[in-house]
Amino acid sequence: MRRPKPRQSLTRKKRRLQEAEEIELLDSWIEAMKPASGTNPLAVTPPPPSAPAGRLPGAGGGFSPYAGCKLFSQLPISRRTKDGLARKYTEMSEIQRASLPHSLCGRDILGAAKTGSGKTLAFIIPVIEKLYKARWGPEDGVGSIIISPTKELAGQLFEELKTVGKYHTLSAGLLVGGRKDVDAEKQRVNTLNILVCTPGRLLQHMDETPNFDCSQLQVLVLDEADRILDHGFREQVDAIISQIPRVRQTLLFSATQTKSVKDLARVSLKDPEYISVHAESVTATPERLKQLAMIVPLEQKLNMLWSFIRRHLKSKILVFLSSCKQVKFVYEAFKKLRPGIPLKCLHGRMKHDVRMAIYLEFCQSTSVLFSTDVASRGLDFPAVDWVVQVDCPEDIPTYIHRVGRTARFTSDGRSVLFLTPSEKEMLKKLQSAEPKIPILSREPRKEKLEQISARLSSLLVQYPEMQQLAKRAFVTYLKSVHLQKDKEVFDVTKLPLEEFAASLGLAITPKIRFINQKKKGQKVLVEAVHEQEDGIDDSYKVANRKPQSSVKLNEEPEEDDILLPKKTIIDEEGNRDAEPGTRVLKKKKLKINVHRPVGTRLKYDEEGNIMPPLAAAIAGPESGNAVLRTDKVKERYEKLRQEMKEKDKEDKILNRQRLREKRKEKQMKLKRRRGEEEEEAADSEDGRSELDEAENGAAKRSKIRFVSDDEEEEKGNNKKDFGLCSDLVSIAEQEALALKLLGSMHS
Ligand SMILES: Nc1ncnc2c1ncn2[C@@H]1O[C@H](COP(=O)(O)OP(=O)(O)OP(=O)(O)O)[C@@H](O)[C@H]1O
Repeated sequence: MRRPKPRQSLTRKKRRLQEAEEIELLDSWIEAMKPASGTNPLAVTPPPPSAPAGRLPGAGGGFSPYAGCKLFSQLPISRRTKDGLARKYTEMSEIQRASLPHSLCGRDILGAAKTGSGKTLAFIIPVIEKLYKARWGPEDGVGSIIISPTKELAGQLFEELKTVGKYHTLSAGLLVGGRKDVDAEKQRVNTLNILVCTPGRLLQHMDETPNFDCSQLQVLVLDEADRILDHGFREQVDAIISQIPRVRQTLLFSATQTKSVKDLARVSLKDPEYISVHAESVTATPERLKQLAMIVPLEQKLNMLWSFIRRHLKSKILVFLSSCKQVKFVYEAFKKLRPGIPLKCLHGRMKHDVRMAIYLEFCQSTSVLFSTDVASRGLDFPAVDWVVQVDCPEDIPTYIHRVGRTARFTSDGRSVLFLTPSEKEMLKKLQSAEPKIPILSREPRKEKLEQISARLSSLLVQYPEMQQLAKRAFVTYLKSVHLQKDKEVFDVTKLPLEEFAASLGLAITPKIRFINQKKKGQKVLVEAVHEQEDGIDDSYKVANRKPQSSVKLNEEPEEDDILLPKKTIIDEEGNRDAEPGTRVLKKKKLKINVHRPVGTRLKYDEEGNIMPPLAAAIAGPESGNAVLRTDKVKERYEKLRQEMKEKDKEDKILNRQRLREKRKEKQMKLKRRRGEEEEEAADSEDGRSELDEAENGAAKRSKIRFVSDDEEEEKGNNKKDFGLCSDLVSIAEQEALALKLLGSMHS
């Protein structure tokens, strides 16, 4: 039996007419009642929930106010969006109430609100509304780009977009790094209206997809904006910004918002609204979050973690460690020790589909998830009871984002931070932060600690691969401490190396590359031979070392160093060679004919024909002979380089123009065809409902849908060199704009 369909009797033409009427009404409503720039909608007394929304009855023809309202149904947004929202949401959160009245009338937003406060809807709704009101169709191409720092977060945003946009006919795609079938993605990317992506993947399309065009872009969103704008993504983001139109709406959101003038200038915000709903709040973290800190000696951390897990077997626990190697070791070791609760692990070196599967599993089950900071931002795991930070976060924003994985929206949550005695300074920093972070210091109850070092030692004997994992965990932890910027908190010289190694079950303290351990009586001189980083001392002493630390152990192979750049071999299928160090590479001896005159070496082209000598080519005809002169060569190279650059620039401009024209022509054609089809459809009363069309797959315009589901690692840094667009204003102008903005924020 056919289900009753809403709007069954509507023809497409009628529907489009209704849409046009709705859009006209929304535009007039927004225009008539928009809040003054710089005002805070939260300060407006909200209308009662029963108050009429939209055009008010009576001769005046006025509209209901929407700034200050509390319900989504009172906002000037389309019926389709309201229907999508109604599936899950009724009342707005503070950040939504404060930002939507401004963003719906097209203003740029710099939004800050605590973790778990609902920032996602605050940008998804204006994105959908803007494109709906512009009657965006497949032929119009990319209308909005939402950028997220991680693949999991991008996936989560995409899911939310699908929920809210369920009744719209816009198309959307998830573009995240390392996808194998990138070619298929390239075919489709231009038909998508909303792209949810990571910076690397977006840039890859901008660079490689021949007809990729975002010249019509309407809205740019940066979620976790401070992270996207920090140095980790600097090159990629600058390259992206240089390739999108300056006239657009820009929405930046984060729990720890950037206030750097330079950062804001880079995204060219136009008179943005600075919305910081919790700026006056007493705390920087959610009110329902209870936070503890404990001073735990490094060698007791695993005992403490194990004991903690054993005492919370019915809780969902998220554990943060500082490196992939530690995550791997702790996960594998604890799994073998069987604590009595399911364990999972998540880190950036896992394949994307595995990461996504683990993310989804952890959403659904009570278990312990060991993770690096890949899970620290944005991820909305439901009902996490505890966040345990075994390793100290690098700074206060990282702390705030990590603990923000619990106590989300209206839920309660608890967190505990383990600090080594030498990291006490972090506790002071957290306690004196503004706004406050209400963190209590607690003494660990030593008598309750379960000691697992002996069990770990026997595990390491039983499973040789565990030995390697333990050593790598040891080294990467020390390296992570060594490379931290905040030297007031992180001091590798104060760490008890042998006790730490023993706590991982290691019988002998591994010798590590960047610290040279030498015997000196009962004391061991530890010397940082690694190049000076951030002012770490060159040599220092650690008291009361046992002599065993001087025993030469297998040095850690290069690939252990996840914190330093690693040489990676990538095969033709894009797979990384995980063990470059295991290859035996013999250097071939080159024979040099010392008697051959310089510059007379023969070169061959691909077909085996002799090419003119390189020297002659470089030195040019004016040189008279083939002898290479370095200054001439340099000059010639420079000239060639310049010429190539110019040529490349011209080619790019021409190509873009050509593509744009082609695209416009195509768009016009498609639009004309669509109009004709609709006329025809309207004439022959087809009576099919919208739902029928969707079910039969007959709708001309595709629904919001997934594009990406099989990913590899996000390529952290794209090395492509993109020139800045000529239509960009100068950095000075942008900085002036940003200064103006900051001035207005404080006034
Ligand atoms: N108006 C609302 N009513 C009910 N639930 C909501 C509302 N808005 C958001 N939520 C829910 O609150 C949770 C947190 O929302 P969201 O992930 O958008 O927070 P966030 O502020 O982006 O957090 P973070 O800073 O950690 O990224 C989600 O589960 C979301 O579904």
